[in-house]
Amino acid sequence: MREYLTIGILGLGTVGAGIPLILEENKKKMETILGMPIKIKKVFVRNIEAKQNLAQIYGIELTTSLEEIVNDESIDVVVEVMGGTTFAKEAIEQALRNKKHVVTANKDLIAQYGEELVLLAKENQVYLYYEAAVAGGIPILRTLATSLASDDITGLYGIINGTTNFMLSQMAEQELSYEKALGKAQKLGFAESDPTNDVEGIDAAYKMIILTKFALGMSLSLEDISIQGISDVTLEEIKLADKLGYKIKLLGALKRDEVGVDVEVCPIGVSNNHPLSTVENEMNAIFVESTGIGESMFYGPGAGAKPTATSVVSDLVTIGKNLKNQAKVSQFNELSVEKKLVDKSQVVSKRMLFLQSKSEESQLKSIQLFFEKEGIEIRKVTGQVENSTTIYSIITDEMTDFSIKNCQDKISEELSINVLSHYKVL
Ligand SMILES: NC(=O)C1=CN([C@@H]2O[C@H](COP(=O)(O)OP(=O)(O)OC[C@H]3O[C@@H](n4cnc5c(N)ncnc54)[C@H](OP(=O)(O)O)[C@@H]3O)[C@@H](O)[C@H]2O)C=CC1
Ligand SMILES: N[C@@H](CC=O)C(=O)O
Ligand code: NA
Repeated sequence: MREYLTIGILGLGTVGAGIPLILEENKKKMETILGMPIKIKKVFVRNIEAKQNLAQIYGIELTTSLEEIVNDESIDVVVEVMGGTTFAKEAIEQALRNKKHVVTANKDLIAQYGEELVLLAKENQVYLYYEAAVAGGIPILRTLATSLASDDITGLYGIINGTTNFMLSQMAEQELSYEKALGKAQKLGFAESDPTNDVEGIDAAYKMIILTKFALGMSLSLEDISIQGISDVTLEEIKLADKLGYKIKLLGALKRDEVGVDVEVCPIGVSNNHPLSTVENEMNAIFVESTGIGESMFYGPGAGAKPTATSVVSDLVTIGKNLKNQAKVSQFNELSVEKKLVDKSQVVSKRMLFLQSKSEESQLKSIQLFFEKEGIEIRKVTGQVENSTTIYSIITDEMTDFSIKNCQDKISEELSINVLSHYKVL
């Protein structure tokens, strides 16, 4: 019988600092489940001085030597919460080769190198878990791998980046500028150390790669996903969408049919009647369409120290339980299916368009006639006069990317009306 589940932590930033806190707060419960405490042996940091205060609060020992953790025979599990894909990858590989189980929150790494790391974990008969990597505190990966294993997933739509959802909420509710909203998200610990990946949709795309693997078993790479971030979304558009009864959200969208799968990340108009429209600030949600359950949604905080550390520790408890029960080592996700992508030019979506005519006189009739002639149904339209121009906001039926581009050119030629911008609609 083991006395402890002994862990070594790499990194003591937002998530790293949350781990001793969760271990302390929920100590009794986890000891009951595991029959042993979880003990932090050492934490690897770059600068001991800078982390001394934290170390004192939790009574943890710090080191600047990676080897002191990955080569320590008494350490069962290495927890990687540094981020990045170079040093973190090397550290995880060393730990796996030394037959240590690994828990990480690093989606960049798992999305890009997950296949080879899982292979290495298998070769060394150890666990590699990463629940915190997708949607912070929501136990979505475990749910897909276990509870939804009996279901056939046909669609998955996720608000899976806390930073951008927080920014869009703050822009809409508080009328904060894009820069102020980003600064606030960074201060609260939601953003990556370099927030480019958050705002440009890359972070959400990494998470979609992992979600697609768990939902369908297909291994995608970034090149398979069309990606657009939120840096072009304006407060004006958010307000116009609101008047139509829509919110603009950065979504990861997976659609599957008999031919294959299409995955994209982009700002999408979500109707106020859809449950995803209620997800605000750093909250995340994953809306799943499947043939068995039908529709289900998994909701919770997608970023922040405590929720993310709770997911990290849930992986530790799972590993500890398996070790206690002397279970045969299996990997987090066992589903693997050949990749089949649909032709993106054939994918259709409803659209939200914002048009501007240089006249105060209503051109609603000619706009309606135009779309009728193109064979596209208009589902909703509003017009408002602004500084001697009229802005029209329109929701259309499903269109391909080609047909929206075509309409954009024609409407400008035939009606002298500018298409200011357009978004897909869920
Ligand atoms: N923040 C969040 O809400 C979430 C984060 N994640 C993921 O968790 C991981 C950690 O994120 P987060 O805690 O926010 O990041 P932080 O930047 O807050 O913390 C990272 C820590 O790791 C340390 N570190 C980085 N590189 C090295 C290195 N080469 N050697 C030693 N120490 C190093 C940093 O040290 P120093 O202080 O010296 O810079 C810092 O203390 C990332 O993979 C992130 O994507 C996942 C879900 C949610
Ligand atoms: N930067 C990420 C952190 C969690 O993965 C986010 O904002 O969602
Ligand atoms: Na999660």
